[in-house]
Amino acid sequence: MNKIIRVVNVSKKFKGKEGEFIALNNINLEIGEGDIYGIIGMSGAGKSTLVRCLNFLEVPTQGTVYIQDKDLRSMKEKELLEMRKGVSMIFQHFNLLMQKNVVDNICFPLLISGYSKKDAKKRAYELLKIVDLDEKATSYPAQLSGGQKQRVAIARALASNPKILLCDEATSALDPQTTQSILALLKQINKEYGITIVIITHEMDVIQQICSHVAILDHGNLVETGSVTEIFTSPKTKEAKRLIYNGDTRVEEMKGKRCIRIVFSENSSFEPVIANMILECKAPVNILLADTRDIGGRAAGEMILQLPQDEETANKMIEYLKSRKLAVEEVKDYV
Ligand SMILES: Nc1ncnc2c1ncn2[C@@H]1O[C@H](COP(=O)(O)OP(=O)(O)OP(=O)(O)O)[C@@H](O)[C@H]1O
Repeated sequence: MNKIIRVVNVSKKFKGKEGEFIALNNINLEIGEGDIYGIIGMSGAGKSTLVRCLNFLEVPTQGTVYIQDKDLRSMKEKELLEMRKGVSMIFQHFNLLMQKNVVDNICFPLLISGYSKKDAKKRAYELLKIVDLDEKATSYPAQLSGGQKQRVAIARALASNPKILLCDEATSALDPQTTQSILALLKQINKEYGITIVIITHEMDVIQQICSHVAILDHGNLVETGSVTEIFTSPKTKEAKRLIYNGDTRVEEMKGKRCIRIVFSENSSFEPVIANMILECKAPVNILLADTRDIGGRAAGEMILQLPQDEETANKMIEYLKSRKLAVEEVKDYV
């Protein structure tokens, strides 16, 4: 897969009262075109700094970033501005213009980039349809809910037809239900328009729900990267374990003898099911065999899992999988 973003040896130091502070320490990261890539870490880990380095809003102290193989370090200010049209951002607090109504908020970047008033309005209404908010076109931000404000911000971010959408804690100010609807919208945008999405969050749930890949940041260091399934089923570092198993970082040796075969039929993708089960049960499993195929967006195939030794947890996992309408069958003498 083409790598649309490559972060190479990026460090960022800030000068403070108490001397130099290293916010990012030699980060190397590659993001594939069309991915939904999550960057997760505790508060202060350096997530916002990293996402701002991706489009050089924050210029790294060392290293560089390539967007579609173009080195941002070598770009002049004008080229950086042009590049940023292809790399939109949305934020936790939406950053809307409060004195302008919804449609004018979306027209704003279009007018700046040279659209006529008539064309900008036409495009703004198209974008409002995409985010399912056309009936609020003449409302002002103060009259909207948090979720609706984020939809306006997403429409505005899409105005420049970006290749990449950076989301900095975009759902952190929203309630769980609204979070779901915004994540569904981001997934739809990724699928329909092929936009690569980078999601910065401190919530593992968000990663599990929509990301294909994840990077874990801790105190400015990138401690682990991989596919969401890899990281959830076999986190290697204590930082990853802390995020997944809710603080329990003990290294668990898989001693359980119980194995199950699950057959996927109705789920749209198997990754969220396994990741969600691990999040819910706060315990690891071993994937002993996975043979899955994606048929028209639906995963079909089988998987054999070794369950944890603790009987209660193992039963909880089986119940969870059954509640997801998966066929679950115990397999004897597999390990
Ligand atoms: N402009 C700056 N000057 C000095 N220090 C900064 C600056 N920006 C960020 N930092 C420091 O860098 C560290 C990382 O900050 P950053 O905002 O990237 O973390 P974060 O992971 O996004 O945290 P949060 O989830 O709390 O927003 C923090 O300790 C912060 O205080």
